[in-house]
Amino acid sequence: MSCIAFTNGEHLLFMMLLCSSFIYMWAFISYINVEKSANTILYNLYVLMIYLVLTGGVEGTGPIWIFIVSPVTFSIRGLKRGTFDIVLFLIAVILAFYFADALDIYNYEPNQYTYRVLFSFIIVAMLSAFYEYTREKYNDKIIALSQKNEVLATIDPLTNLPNRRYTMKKLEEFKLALSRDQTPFVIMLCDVDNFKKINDVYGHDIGDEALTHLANTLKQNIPDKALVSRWGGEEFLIAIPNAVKEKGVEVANKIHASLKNNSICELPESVNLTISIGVIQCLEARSIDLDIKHADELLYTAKEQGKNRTCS
Ligand SMILES: Nc1nc2c(ncn2[C@@H]2O[C@H](COP(=O)(O)OP(=O)(O)OP(=O)(O)O)[C@@H](O)[C@H]2O)c(=O)[nH]1
Repeated sequence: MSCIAFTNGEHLLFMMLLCSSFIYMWAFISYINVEKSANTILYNLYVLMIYLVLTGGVEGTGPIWIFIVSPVTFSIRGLKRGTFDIVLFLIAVILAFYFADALDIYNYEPNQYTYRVLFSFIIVAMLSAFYEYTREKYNDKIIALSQKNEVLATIDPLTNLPNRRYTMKKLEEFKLALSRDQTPFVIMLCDVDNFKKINDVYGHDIGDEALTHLANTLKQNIPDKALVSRWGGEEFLIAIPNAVKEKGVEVANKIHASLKNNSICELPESVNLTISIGVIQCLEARSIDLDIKHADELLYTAKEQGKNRTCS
C-alpha cells in the first residue's frame, strides 16, 4: 500500500504507511515481549486509522479501513479492556471526521457517508465484542475442565487419596528440600495383611470398604504436613517431611493401635484389619527409587516376622 501511495505521489500517506510497516516489523521481531508488541501494533493501528479518517486517505476511502480495528482490538485486549479501547477509538474517529471538515482537510461527500461509516463501525464492534464474549466464556469452561481433569488424574477414586503419580512428584520436592536445606524426611510403606483372604471370604465390596477404612485411619493418624497416598493395590505410602526415623516409628505405632481399636462394621469382630509397615529415613545420597526399595525390603521383613508390625 505504501508503494502504491508513493507511485500515486501521495508522499505523506507513503511516509505514514512506511513508518507503520517498520513499526509492525519491529513488533514482530521483538515478539518475545508479547504485551509490548501487542500494544505497539494496536496503538500504531489507531494512529494510522485516525490519520486516514482525518485526511480521507486515497479519494476518501481512508475510513473504510477502520473496520479492522475492532476484531484486532478484542483479540489483543480481551472483552473488558477492548470495549474501553474501542469507545475511546470511536470518540477519536468522530473528532477526526469533525476536524477533517472543520479544518477543511477533507470534505466527505455525501454528508450521510460519515454517519453510515460510524454506524457500521459500531455494528461491527458489537459483533466482535459478542464473538469475544462467547470465546472467553468457552475458554473459561475449557480451563475449568482441564483443571478438574488434572486433579482427577492425581487422585485415586476409591480412597480419594493422591495416587502414585502425584506422590512421586511430592517425594522429589521433599528430596530437593533435603539436599538444599538438610530437611530430613521419612517414608513409610504400608501393606494390608492377608488382604486376599478378606476379598475371598467377604467379597470385593467389603475389600474396598476395608481399603477406604484404612485410608481414613491413616489420614487421621499422620502429622499435619504429612502426605498419605495409595501407592497401588493394597499398598499405601506415607511421607512425613521434617521428621526423623523415630517419628515415623511413633506414627506407625499410632496407626497399628488405631486399627486395632476401630474395626470395620462389615467385618466380624474376630477379623482384624492389620497392616505391616516399613519405615526409612531418606538419605540425600540415595535416589527416591532406592529409598522406596529400601522401605519395601523392610516391609517384606515385617511380613516375614509375622505381619501386623513395623520394621525400621
Ligand atoms: N477389593 C479390592 N481388592 C484389591 C484392590 N487392589 C488389590 N486388591 C487385592 O489385594 C490382594 C492382594 O493379595 P496379596 O498380594 O496376595 O497380599 P495379601 O493377601 O495381603 O498377603 P500379604 O501381603 O502377604 O499379607 C489381591 O487379592 C488383590 O486382588 C482393590 O482396589 N480392591
